[in-house]
Amino acid sequence: MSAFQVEGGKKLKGEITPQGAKNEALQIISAVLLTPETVKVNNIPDILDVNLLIELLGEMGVSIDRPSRDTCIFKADKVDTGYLESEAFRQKGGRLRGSVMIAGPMLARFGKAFIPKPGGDKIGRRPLDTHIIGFEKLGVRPDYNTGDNYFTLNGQDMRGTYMLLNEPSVTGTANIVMAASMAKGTTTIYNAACEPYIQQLCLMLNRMGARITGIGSNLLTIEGVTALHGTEHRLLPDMIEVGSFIGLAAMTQSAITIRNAGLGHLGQIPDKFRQMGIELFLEGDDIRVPEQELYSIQGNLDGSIPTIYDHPWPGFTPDLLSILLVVATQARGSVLIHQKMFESRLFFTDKLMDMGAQIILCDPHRAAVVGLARQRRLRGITMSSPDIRAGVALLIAALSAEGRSTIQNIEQIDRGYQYIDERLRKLGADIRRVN
Ligand SMILES: CC(=O)N[C@H]1[C@@H](OP(=O)(O)OP(=O)(O)OC[C@H]2O[C@@H](n3ccc(=O)[nH]c3=O)[C@H](O)[C@@H]2O)O[C@H](CO)[C@@H](O)[C@@H]1O
Ligand SMILES: C=C(OP(=O)(O)O)C(=O)O
Repeated sequence: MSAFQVEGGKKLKGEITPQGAKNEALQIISAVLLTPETVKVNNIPDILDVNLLIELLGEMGVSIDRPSRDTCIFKADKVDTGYLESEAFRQKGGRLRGSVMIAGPMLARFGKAFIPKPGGDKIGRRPLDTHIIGFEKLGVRPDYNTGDNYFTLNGQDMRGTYMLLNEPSVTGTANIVMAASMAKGTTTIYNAACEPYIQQLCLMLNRMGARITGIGSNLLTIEGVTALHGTEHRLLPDMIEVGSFIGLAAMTQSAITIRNAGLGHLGQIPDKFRQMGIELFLEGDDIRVPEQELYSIQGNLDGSIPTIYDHPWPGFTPDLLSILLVVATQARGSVLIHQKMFESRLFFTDKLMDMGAQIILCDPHRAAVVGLARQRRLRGITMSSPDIRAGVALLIAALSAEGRSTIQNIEQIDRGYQYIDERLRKLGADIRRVN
């Protein structure tokens, strides 16, 4: 297993461009299964999870031409549906969350799908109820094999209907929209997820011939069509990387410009970092974070300690709470971080406490952070990355800390951040990948 060795305490400087969005890539690449025609996808991040999904499609018989690392041309004209019943699919599909979204397109096109117990971050229970109940409403018959935790889905005659989702699941909405795109009649999904990546998926499907309205809202209407066609699609900049780089600049007291940040699609992200007291300048499509000695958390209007919590879009994404938390450790002031969606995403705070941060883990969902206001630096330690975002939060802490840190299990970070060590070195970071 590889590790990062970091000599902390260096100010960084320069420009960095976010990769294409990981979580959009997983939806868009799954959607290429909806058509036998050619689909070209640009701005693909070269990261473990996305490469694994591309490999899975290849093993299903999809022809894939990758003229450069960030561009793929897919053609799903010969799909081996039998592959999905194989042990190889169970193993590989089980290694990433994104593989669940193969089900929607397979149902739409072939009337049959399989979902292995999905992988992804071990950050708490991640039920698939919304996906399965949505499919059932379309007329799909699910069969659950408790032995190996495997769903078989039969949906030869899917029909559109009205459904109110129990929660606005992101991958659940993507799956149901893709299945409904070729069901007979009209499907209405209320309480749909509406984040930018779902919007991007719906826009791409419409370019392929789907009829989806309500894009950007939580009420989607999908008129089923009989076939979808080829298209070209460009992925948005990864908003979680953008937020991670803002946090990195603040913690390391560095001047960093984030180029082509996709400012129209960041929702509350810039404002939440501003609430931590971080200065940001939005210039064209860039974010400039100036070198800042100290930042002060803004209290509530009545002066009380603020709570920052996650919420489905247009609320604040849970994927950036770990980054905000690490930033808070060196702020002036205090904040309560409330991770509502996932129940095991805050346990990495014990590593930050070992580094000298002042945090009270109140329960699995809430951590109170008392900022050190730069009175004391964090100190480098050896630690292991439990999930993608905690991994990057620990990396940011290590880059700001005094002395050497070693971060193990960096496969977690590599799942979501492209060539991160190389890109950080270009900003002046002292980081080495060791085996
Ligand atoms: C591959 C991918 O795209 N992964 C993202 C996707 O995962 P994913 O689609 O798996 O996440 P879901 O939206 O289904 O839900 C995430 C978790 O939050 C809970 N939940 C969800 C909605 C809600 O209103 N209340 C609630 O408690 C769910 O029960 C689940 O435990 O969306 C998550 C939520 O933005 C992100 O963290 C993941 O990075
Ligand atoms: C939780 C995440 O990813 P996944 O859903 O792929 O585990 C994430 O991207 O922060």
